[in-house]
Amino acid sequence: MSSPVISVSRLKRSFKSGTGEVTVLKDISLAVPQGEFVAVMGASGSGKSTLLNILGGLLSPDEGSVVVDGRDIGSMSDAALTVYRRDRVGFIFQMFNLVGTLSVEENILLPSLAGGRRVSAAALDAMIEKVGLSHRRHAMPDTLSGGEQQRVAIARALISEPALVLADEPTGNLDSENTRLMGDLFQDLHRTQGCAFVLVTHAPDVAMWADRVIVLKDGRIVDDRPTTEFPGPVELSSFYERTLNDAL
Ligand SMILES: Nc1ncnc2c1ncn2[C@@H]1O[C@H](COP(=O)(O)OP(=O)(O)OP(=O)(O)O)[C@@H](O)[C@H]1O
Repeated sequence: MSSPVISVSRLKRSFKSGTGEVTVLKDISLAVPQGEFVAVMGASGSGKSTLLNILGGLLSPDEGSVVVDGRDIGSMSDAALTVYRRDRVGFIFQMFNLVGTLSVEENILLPSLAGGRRVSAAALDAMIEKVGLSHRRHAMPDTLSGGEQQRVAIARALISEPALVLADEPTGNLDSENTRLMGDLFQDLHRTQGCAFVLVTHAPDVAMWADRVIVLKDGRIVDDRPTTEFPGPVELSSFYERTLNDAL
């Protein structure tokens, strides 16, 4: 097996809360091989976004090692982290986070315009076609539907061929039809690009897109298993509810 894209060991992270401190991630160890698609589930406040932010180099851990793409990101300088985020990680957020003053095409090219890997005209055309926006490539974000905006965000995250794609509730603002279209697109891009995908979601039907589902509770991984164990989202949903109730 190829070496893991993500290798996290004994990760801890706390935040100040009032006069005290709350430990959000308590002891997280996790390996994600190249090409694997992992869904992270857990109740609100269980630490999912905190984990994703640490993997993406947006937040530093208090303890533990975080090796992504062969590099220990916990010990990188701010400058090295900026380059890591730009070149090796693709981020997809619930709120799409497009730049309102840039067109579809310019938003997709943003990492490249910010000094990242050069993107050829052919690669840009292919990506725009893949996400179904050829007819909207010069449109501004505020003229796009939510589903279209999220497709721009996906194209932007993947155009640089990152080692790792991190998606935080990417379907949170989409209706069921756009969520289904997004699932087809995610799985297709994941297959063709072969990067590691980590997706945070509350929705069992979205978690079923993944190869593997991890459940976080109170800052710990309380379950981790392949989604092939579930015939469908209904079974995944009841497993998830049981896991949260059973976990200490
Ligand atoms: N910068 C911060 N400062 C203080 N507390 C924080 C900070 N970021 C997160 N927290 C706290 O850490 C806990 C975990 O937050 P996190 O956003 O990781 O949870 P989550 O599982 O992603 O939740 P949700 O599903 O609601 O998005 C929450 O109690 C939150 O209030």
